[in-house]
Amino acid sequence: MEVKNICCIGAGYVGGPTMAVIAQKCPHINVTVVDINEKRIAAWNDKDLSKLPVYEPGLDKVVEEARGRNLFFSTAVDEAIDKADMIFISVNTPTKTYGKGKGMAADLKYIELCARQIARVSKSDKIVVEKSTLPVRTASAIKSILDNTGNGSDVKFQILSNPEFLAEGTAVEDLLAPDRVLVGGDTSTEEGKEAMEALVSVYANWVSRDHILTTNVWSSELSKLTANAFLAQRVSSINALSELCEKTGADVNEVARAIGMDSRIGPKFLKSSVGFGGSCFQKDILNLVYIAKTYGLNEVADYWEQVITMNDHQKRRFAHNIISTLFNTVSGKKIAFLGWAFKKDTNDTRESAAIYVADELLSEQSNVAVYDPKVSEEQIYADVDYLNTRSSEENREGITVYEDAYEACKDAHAIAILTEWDEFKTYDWKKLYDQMQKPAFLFDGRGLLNIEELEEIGFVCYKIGSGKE
Ligand SMILES: NC(=O)c1ccc[n+]([C@@H]2O[C@H](COP(=O)([O-])OP(=O)(O)OC[C@H]3O[C@@H](n4cnc5c(N)ncnc54)[C@H](O)[C@@H]3O)[C@@H](O)[C@H]2O)c1
Ligand SMILES: O=c1ccn([C@@H]2O[C@H](COP(=O)(O)OP(=O)(O)O[C@H]3O[C@H](CO)[C@@H](O)[C@H](O)[C@H]3O)[C@@H](O)[C@H]2O)c(=O)[nH]1
Repeated sequence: MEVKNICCIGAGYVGGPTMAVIAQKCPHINVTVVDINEKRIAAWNDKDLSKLPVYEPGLDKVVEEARGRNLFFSTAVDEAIDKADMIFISVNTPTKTYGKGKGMAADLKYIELCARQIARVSKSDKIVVEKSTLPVRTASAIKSILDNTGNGSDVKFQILSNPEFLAEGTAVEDLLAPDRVLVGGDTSTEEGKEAMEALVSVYANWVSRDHILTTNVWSSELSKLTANAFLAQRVSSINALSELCEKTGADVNEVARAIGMDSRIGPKFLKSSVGFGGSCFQKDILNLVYIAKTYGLNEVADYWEQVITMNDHQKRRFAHNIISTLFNTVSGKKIAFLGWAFKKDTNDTRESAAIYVADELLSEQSNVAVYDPKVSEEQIYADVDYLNTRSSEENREGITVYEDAYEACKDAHAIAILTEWDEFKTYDWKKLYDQMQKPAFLFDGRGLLNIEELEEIGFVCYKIGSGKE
C-alpha cells in the first residue's frame, strides 16, 4: 500500500519537526499536523520563521521548503483524520499527577482521547502509528478502543509502534540521519506486515533500509523506554563519580575520557553535569519503574529508580555547594544564572536542572538573575510556579529575568552556568568579573569554561567533578 495522506495528532517538539522532515523528504505525501492548541498551530503557520513554536537548528529551512506545498498545520483534527491513510499519534504522555500511579505512571488520557476520536471519525481503513513514548502493551489498549468504539462500520485499523529517538537541539540532524528507525507491528498477519511495510517505505525515501528495524510491537514499545533508561543511567553514573572526583583530586573529564576510549564503553553521554533534564528521561524511567512494579519486579524497579535518585542528588548538591561556598548564606545575594534550558540549542525547559537549583536558592532568600538566549521570561516564571514551593508573587520577587547576560551578572556575588550555550564561551569574562561583587564566584555546572583562565582573572571557581589537588 502506498501512503498518500498522513495526519499527525500533536504539533509539539516531536510532531512538528518529525512531520516537517517527512514532508520535506516525501513531496508526494501530503502531511497535515493537527493540534488542539490554536496558539501553537498559529505559530507553526507564522510567516516569520523565527516565531516557530519549537526552536531547533535548521528547522526553519525545512519548514520553509515544505510548508504550503505538502506540509500543513491545522486545528481541524477531524478533517485531517478523515482524509489520512496513516495517522501518527504524537501527543504528550506526561507523568500522572493524580490517582493510581501518581508521580510514576504515564498519563495516557491524551492517547486515549486520540484513539476515541480516530475511531469516531474514520470512514476508511487506517494505519495508526504510536509516535509518542508509551508503556509497553499500550498498543493493545489502543486497538481495543479502535475496534470497539467505532461508528459501527467495518473500518479496519492496524496499530504500529514507531518510537522517536531524536534529541532536542539536534532534532533535524537526528531525523535526517537517524542511527535507526524502529517499526513495531503485528508480524503474525499479512495485514500487519503490509502496514509495517507501508511505514518502512515512507522512511526509505531517505533512510537506508538496513537502518530500519522491524520488530514485534511490544519490543518496539519497550525499546524506547530502555534506550532512555540506558542513556540517563550513563549520565547518572558519571555524575555519581563526579562527587568522588571532587573528594579525591581526580578530574571527572579525565576519567570520562579514559573510560570512553574503551570501545566497549564508548565516549558519548559521559559528560558530567548539574543533572539531566528534559521532558523524557525522568518521565520514561519512572514509567519503566512503575511497569516493573506492577509485574512485582521490585529489584528491577529499585535498580532503575536509583538513576533518578542520583540525578536529584546531583541537582541539590550543586545548589548546596553554592550556598556553602558563599559563606553559608545567599540571603539577599544576587546569583546570576547563565542558561535555563535543559540543554543548549533548544528553548525547551521541561525538567531543566536550572529550575530545581533556582528553587533551592530562592528558599534561601537569594535573588536569582537569569539570562538564557532562547527562553522567555514568562516560561521561567511558569517553571518555578509549577513547583508550588511558594507563591507566584514571591517567585517574581526572587527571580529577575534579563535579556542581556552582562546586565544579569552585574553586581552578582556568583555566576552559575546551568546550560552549555556556546555563546557563554565567547563572553568577555574580565568585563564580567570587573562588574561583580568580590570575591567573585563562578560555578560551572556544565564543565564549559576554561577554569584556569578564569582563575587567572580572579574568579573563585567550582567546576563539577574537578577535585582540588
Ligand atoms: N520532546 C522530545 O524530544 C521527544 C523525543 C522522543 C519522544 N518524545 C515523546 O513524544 C511525545 C510527544 O512529546 P512532545 O515533546 O512533542 O510533547 P509536546 O507537549 O511538545 O506536544 C504534544 C502536543 O500534543 C497536543 N495534544 C494533546 N492532546 C491532543 C489531542 N487530543 N488532539 C490534538 N492535539 C493534542 C498538545 O496540545 C501538544 O501541542 C511524548 O510521548 C514524548 O515522550 C518526545
Ligand atoms: O553526557 C551527557 C549527555 C546528556 N546530559 C544531559 O541529559 C539531558 C538529556 O539530553 P539529551 O538526551 O541530549 O536530550 P533529549 O532531548 O532529552 O533526548 C533524550 O530523550 C529523547 C526523548 O525521549 C530521546 O528521543 C533521545 O534519544 C534522548 O537522547 C540534558 O539535560 C543533557 O544536558 C548530560 O548531562 N551529560
